[in-house]
Amino acid sequence: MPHILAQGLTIEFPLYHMGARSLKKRLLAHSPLRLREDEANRVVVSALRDLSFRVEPGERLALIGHNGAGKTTLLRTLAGVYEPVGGRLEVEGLIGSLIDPAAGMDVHSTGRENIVLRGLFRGLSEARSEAMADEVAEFSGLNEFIDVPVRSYSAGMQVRLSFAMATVMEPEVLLMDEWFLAGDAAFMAKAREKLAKLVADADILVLATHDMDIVREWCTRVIRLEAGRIVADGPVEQVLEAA
Ligand SMILES: Nc1ncnc2c1ncn2[C@@H]1O[C@H](COP(=O)(O)OP(=O)(O)OP(=O)(O)O)[C@@H](O)[C@H]1O
Repeated sequence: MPHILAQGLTIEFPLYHMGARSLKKRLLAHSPLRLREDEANRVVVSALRDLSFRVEPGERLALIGHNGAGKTTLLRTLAGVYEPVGGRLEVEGLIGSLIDPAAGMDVHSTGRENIVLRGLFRGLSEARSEAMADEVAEFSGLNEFIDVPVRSYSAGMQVRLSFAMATVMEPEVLLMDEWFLAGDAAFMAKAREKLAKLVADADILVLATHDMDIVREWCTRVIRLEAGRIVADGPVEQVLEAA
């Protein structure tokens, strides 16, 4: 059964080029909650601190909080991009990630090759995977660019390709950063129906956003993060009204 379980989840990033002793001391004194010195005398940023939560099938979870609160870090950790330094994380189910445009793609391969690889990975036949690539080329508006290496795509083209690939993958756990909903108005107008289906078909949605209208439209539950900690977790109206 698809689910997410986090227990005491902690993520830290070491800050390099922090040689000057006085700068280090000043930084540590200034942000005692967010920065600490580790065993190797490096300054580390505590991006996520001791998060515990469980997400069940059917839940549509919004991650909200100010800039730097930890929303994107949590999404990336759920996607397997970052390894926790502490605690436990279980993500069960086929993950679809709309976080970083080219994440999970081989940028030296063409859009078509990336799609076919994904299809094969999902257990589809080569013929079906090829057919999917044609569908994506058409729907995404990439057309002949589908046969060009992804590294030469513009940011907008990468978004189109990742979105189209996600719809093809039919993920059980859909991880999404809000700017996927915002950018490229012409494309999103066309993609909205597909996006609604993608969300409806996924067992779990985790969406990081600053936009409370989007939260109300797409989500059933909210986790509010503040400086890397969970400060509220509950049904949408309950958490938003408490703010
Ligand atoms: N690769 C990294 N190296 C060092 N620090 C990082 C890295 N990624 C994130 N951080 C730090 O972790 C904290 C959380 O950042 P994150 O990007 O997750 O916040 P956010 O809530 O998504 O912010 P925003 O709303 O601005 O996108 C910040 O203090 C940030 O500086």
